[in-house]
Amino acid sequence: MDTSEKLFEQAQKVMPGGVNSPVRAYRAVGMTPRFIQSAKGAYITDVDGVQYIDYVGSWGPMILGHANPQVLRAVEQTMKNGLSFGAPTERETDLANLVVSMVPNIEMVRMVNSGTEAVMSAVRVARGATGKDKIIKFEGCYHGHSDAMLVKAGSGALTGGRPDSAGVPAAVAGDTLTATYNDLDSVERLLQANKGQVAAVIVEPVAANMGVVPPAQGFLEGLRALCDEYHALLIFDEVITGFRLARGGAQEYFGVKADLVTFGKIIGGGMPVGAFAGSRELMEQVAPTGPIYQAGTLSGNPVAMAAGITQLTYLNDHPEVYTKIEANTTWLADQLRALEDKYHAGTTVNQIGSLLSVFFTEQPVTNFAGAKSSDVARYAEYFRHMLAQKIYLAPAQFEAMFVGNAHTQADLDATAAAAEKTLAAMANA
Ligand SMILES: Cc1ncc(COP(=O)(O)O)c(C=O)c1O
Ligand SMILES: N[C@H](C=O)CCC(=O)O
Repeated sequence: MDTSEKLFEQAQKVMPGGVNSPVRAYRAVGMTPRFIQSAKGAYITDVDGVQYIDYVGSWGPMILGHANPQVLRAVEQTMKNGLSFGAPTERETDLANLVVSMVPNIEMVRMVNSGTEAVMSAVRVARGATGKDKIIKFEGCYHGHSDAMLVKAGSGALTGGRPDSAGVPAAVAGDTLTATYNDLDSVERLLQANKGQVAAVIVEPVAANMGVVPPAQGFLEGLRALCDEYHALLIFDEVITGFRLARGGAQEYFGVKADLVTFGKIIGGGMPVGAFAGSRELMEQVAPTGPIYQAGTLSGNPVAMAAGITQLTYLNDHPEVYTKIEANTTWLADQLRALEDKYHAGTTVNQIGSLLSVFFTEQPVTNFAGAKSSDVARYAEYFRHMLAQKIYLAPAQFEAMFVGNAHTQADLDATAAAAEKTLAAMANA
């Protein structure tokens, strides 16, 4: 038994599945999760001292790499003054100002503690502001684990085979309608059949929780037009894409305006932060200025704000980060596609910006059905081979690979070499 195995055995006695978030349990890849000791830059080191090139990046926040010295310094300095006050601090305004200055079409921001909370609150704002109850989401998109969003959900819910969770009242789930990603007709049919009842359409502008599925040309623009026509709000869930695709997220990258935007991950620099944002008109309907209640004891935590401000300031001042990480990810995707041409292991590679997925299916993956056609057992095999070669990938087919600013060309070369060894072996098996 290695140390991770010993720790996992103990963890399972006191935590469901031994983890605090299901996808970490490695069930989909039939292994024991690596317990992590430390991380620095592009590398993560487990409790047995094995160092991996990390493409999970804490599921997205570590866009500048782990233990970024500037972020750590900001955290250290801030925490000396106390960890939490439950009262306003200047840093909350600083981070809100930064977010408003970076992201198009938003005027006000409310900080929360996670992406789940951000989405749950944005959905409430949409319902409160429109006076309508129904929400349209897309099959295979994941928006955190609030009741209304655990309907045909992606990520761990999909991997675990439970896209519709137990414990969600039928009455709640009944107000969540599901459409097909990249299929505007499926959205229009729902809007037509539920005329006057749909508060919002919520979308991951790049679906990244059924693996990475970029929006087809015109899809996001079409959603905007449909929302305008049927008087529904458009919510971009930018928990993954926010500050990753571009400084202004998907709205900037695709040039499409959303009414409400949700953030998580990068906005906290690795600390637990989420946020939802929109126009002054919508956001002033949130308590205490408006009737839509939303609150949080630890929301706007000073240490978390300091980490977020530092990370976002760096990204804002260094737009070249985006050019570099997109170019690096495109390079890696090209390598992986060339390996498919050479070895015919049966993969399809999707990539956009610094997000990438290798699907073990030969059909194009443009929606949930395409993603589901993947052979998850083959993904698990790929994952195990890659891990053995010290490449740390998401332990499930229906997740993204995150490339960050700390990855060097040498890291990418090593990753492509490991993939070649793996795919060659799998093709010949
Ligand atoms: C697009 C999207 N929305 C919402 C969430 C929920 O965020 P959190 O896990 O911080 O609650 C996630 C990730 O988990 C996500 O990828
Ligand atoms: N896909 C999720 C986030 O984007 C994975 C993180 C988690 O649920 O633990």
